[in-house]
Amino acid sequence: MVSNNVAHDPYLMSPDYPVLRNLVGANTYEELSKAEADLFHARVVQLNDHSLVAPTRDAQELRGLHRHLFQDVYDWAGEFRVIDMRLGDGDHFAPYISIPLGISNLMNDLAEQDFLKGLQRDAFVDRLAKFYDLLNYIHPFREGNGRTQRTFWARVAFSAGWVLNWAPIHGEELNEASQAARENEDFRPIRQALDKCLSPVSG
Ligand SMILES: Nc1ncnc2c1ncn2[C@@H]1O[C@H](COP(=O)(O)OP(=O)(O)OP(=O)(O)O)[C@@H](O)[C@H]1O
Repeated sequence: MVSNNVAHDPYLMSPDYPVLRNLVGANTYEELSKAEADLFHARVVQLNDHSLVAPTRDAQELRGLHRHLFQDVYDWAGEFRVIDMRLGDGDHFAPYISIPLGISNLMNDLAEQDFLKGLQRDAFVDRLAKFYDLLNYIHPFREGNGRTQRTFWARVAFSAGWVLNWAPIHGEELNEASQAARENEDFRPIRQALDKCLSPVSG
């Protein structure tokens, strides 16, 4: 969960009460984080059945994953955000108006790169790091972007012959790696993080 530093955020309970409106009756950030985490874990396991959300490798798949993962928590699950977002005093993520085109371009690139199939480990990690950063920049949802894109890339990786198990990475490490890629175009931390998570399907 990252904070959003914009003047008016209609996803919040009120401007003076910065907790996301939710379906679980949570009134504090802590209550919401806990409920969100518990419900996410229950839902993500179900996605082991890949047919629950078809692997169409487009906006529909991404939205379907988000909808599935966060359906118990947010009534807008599966919907792209309709506000701009920024982190603290830092950079903006992509303007919300550009999200559909951004996703479409990303998915076209992914298809042109044959969904990252047939690559050696270093090349796979290298390309995945770039895609991770790009999707992070697009940041299509108001909340749950990290978990949705980690789920998505695990599916892409599996189809390309890799198990991408995010467990060895803790949240802060990934946030710092994402920040280094975004702010300094330093992809080493994100590559290192991805490398820790990757093993061949048959291995
Ligand atoms: N300072 C930062 N600069 C750039 N990207 C960041 C920064 N901090 C976090 N991120 C990225 O944003 C993601 C979090 O976005 P969001 O809060 O929407 O997702 P989440 O699924 O709720 O949280 P998390 O990924 O922590 O589980 C992180 O996974 C990371 O990739």
